Amino acid sequence: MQVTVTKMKFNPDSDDLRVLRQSDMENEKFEEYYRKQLSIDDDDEWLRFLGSCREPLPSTFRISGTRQTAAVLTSVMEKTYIPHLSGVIFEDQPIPPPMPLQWYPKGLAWQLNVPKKALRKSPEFKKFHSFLVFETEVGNITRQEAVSMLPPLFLDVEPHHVVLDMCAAPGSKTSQLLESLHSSQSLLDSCVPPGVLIANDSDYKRAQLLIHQTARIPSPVFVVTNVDASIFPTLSLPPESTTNSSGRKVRPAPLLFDRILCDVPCSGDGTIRKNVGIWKKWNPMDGNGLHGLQLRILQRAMRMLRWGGKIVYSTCSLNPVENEAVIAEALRTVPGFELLDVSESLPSLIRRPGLTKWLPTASRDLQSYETYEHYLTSLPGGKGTARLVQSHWPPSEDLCLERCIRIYPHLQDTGGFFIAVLQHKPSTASLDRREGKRVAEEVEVTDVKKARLDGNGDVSMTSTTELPESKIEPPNLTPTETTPAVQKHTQRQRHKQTSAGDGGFKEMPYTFISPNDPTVESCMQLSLTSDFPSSNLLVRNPAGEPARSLYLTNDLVRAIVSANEYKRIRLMTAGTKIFTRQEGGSGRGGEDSTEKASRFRLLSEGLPVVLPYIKPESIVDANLSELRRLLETYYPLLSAFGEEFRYDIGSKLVGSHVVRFKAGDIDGATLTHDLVLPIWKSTSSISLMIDKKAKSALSLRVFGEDLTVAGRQAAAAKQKKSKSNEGVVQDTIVPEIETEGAESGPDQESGKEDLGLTAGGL
Ligand SMILES: C[S@@+](CC[C@H](N)C(=O)[O-])C[C@H]1O[C@@H](n2cnc3c(N)ncnc32)[C@H](O)[C@@H]1O
Repeated sequence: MQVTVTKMKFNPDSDDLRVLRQSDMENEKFEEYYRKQLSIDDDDEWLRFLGSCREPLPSTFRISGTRQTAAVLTSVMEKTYIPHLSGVIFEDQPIPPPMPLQWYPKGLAWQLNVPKKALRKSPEFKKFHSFLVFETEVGNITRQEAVSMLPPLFLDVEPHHVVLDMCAAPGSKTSQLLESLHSSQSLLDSCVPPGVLIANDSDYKRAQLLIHQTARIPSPVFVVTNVDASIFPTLSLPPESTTNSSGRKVRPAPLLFDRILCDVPCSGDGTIRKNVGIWKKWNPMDGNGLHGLQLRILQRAMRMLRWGGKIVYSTCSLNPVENEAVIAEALRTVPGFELLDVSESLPSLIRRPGLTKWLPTASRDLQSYETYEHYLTSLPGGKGTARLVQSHWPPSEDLCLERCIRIYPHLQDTGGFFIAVLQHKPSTASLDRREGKRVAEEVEVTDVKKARLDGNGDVSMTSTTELPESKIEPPNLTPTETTPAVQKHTQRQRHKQTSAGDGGFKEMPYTFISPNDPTVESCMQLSLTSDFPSSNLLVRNPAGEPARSLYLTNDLVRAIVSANEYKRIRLMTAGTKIFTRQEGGSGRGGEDSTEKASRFRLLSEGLPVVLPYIKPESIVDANLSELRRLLETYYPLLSAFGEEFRYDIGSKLVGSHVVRFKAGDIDGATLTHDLVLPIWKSTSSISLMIDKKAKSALSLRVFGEDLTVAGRQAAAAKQKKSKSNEGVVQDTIVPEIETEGAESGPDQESGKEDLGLTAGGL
């Protein structure tokens, strides 16, 4: 039997040049179903669509928008790598250089269509590969599918927004949202935006993954919860006082959101280029069962949005039942919303309009019915056995569904994707009591500047309404359910969540510590200015003591954490860790009498947040030679440094300090902008307190080689290995970096400590 084979080109998630059978990438039902649904009438275009679905996906990555290095890295891509990687021939094949994604703002996203083998073995691409690996490690570059970058762009998040990401794990879009919240950040401004991002996922393990993934963007405004998004609890803000002027009880104000992302669970057939297994497994009923959950999640989001706010609903499914059908039913059931016309946004993005007609299928054999009524009459067991609901079918009214966005693989060499942008219409008509209340709350709740610090540093929000308690309805707690079955499901889920919230939630409590606590005072040793928000420091342990780490939040996160029982909202994290207790000795110099007063040290990931509050005169200046010495040795002696630096640092107490390495050139090494990093000073030595990988990345970028102890050890080990394997081609070009700790001294945080290498650049 003759077998047709297709040589696949580079696929980032599997081995390159895989040989797949053509028959592995065929599915008659997929073709028949989508030929009917997608309104791709032109035969040529249909063949291009199918052809693209069989092509592997190019690799894409994003340069992080908030980091000061974004401009530097973009320029390195444009001025160094593009010219260097143009015209490369590998194994007789021309290899294209990286290309910017045309539609992504500021040229910050790139596409790479290079076989993995060429990336690792062609001399030209090897260095580029190292660059990508290291910059990814330190969080300056994020690998992300091109279409997955779209929803946050359409959500248009600004630093003052109150944002909810309902189904957030593993967190690639969450990272983008966080970057937008921090977008106005410059080192002159405070690095603490007034808004908040609550990222949620109902899967506990995935929520943990989300926390891990977003650790590269340390943010005091970041909160993670672990609840079913379809019954996301109403969050409260603390009332200014619990009674009003007439002595009646005042209920806390609900938190309404400015922006909500619903990147809902879906059948995922738009990822068929990456997940080739879909060709075999796909069946037309896949999307039908998800429609209800998708709808409930979107409806819940709509009920938590403030007037004028925006929701982006997205899936990586091509199926209209999971897309336009959900949007239509949500618009029909939750009044006051419209689909936004976003045809002018991202003009270079090639897209197709949303579908207005489709035909749901009621069986694996593609049995379909023109209307819901036809379907019901076809059921031998009667209405009660129906598995589809009315909302699987297109709506009878015009809801402008063509304003939705469909992205097909053949349009610009991406995955398939669906996006809809909904807006809560600013309305003058809704003057009923509840809406009046919403407006009152909205004006006060989202104006974070109104959060006041009282004498004790407690946050209070002027956001209460003085209605008799019996008249105040909770803000739309009950979603509009479509069927009794859906209602039952919702009740079951709520019950499950409540019981789990009481019993099975193992996270530590959150306790804000007093700004007068001696620990906070010891942290102020860094010469923090008096406007440092020390009342927003929290700890996480059963005793509520500053035992190990201090996390910083902003006023709004503090208000949310204070007003909501953490188990009820299954709060997994809030704010960012900025100080940690310095365990162990103080380096070669040993214990010092002053050390007890300075036991907490600044974490590198906390530096961007704390830097604006550090008095400039207390930052120690250093040059590239000093940086080199700190990278080459774990705990260089003070005597090894230049006189000026030695004098400056020598006059400081033992403990945590901040050093600014001045931009410049020394012996062929270049630092393009000032760089600010935390150090630990012992009596006779100092140490750079950044993660080992961050050290390697920094060394590679500034000195063109990995000068660190770990890097040198890894290079030596590699050389030894390649000698013993002479003749065998080495595959790994990035050195495995071994754990530090050969010498005694201040403990470096585990791999978790970041990496915010350049975030401290001035
Ligand atoms: C499409 S993925 C989200 C991808 C994510 N937004 C990103 O960009 O990395 C859908 C997520 O929804 C979560 N999920 C499934 N059902 C959920 C529910 N009822 N409530 C909240 N999250 C849910 C899944 O655990 C999964 O992580």
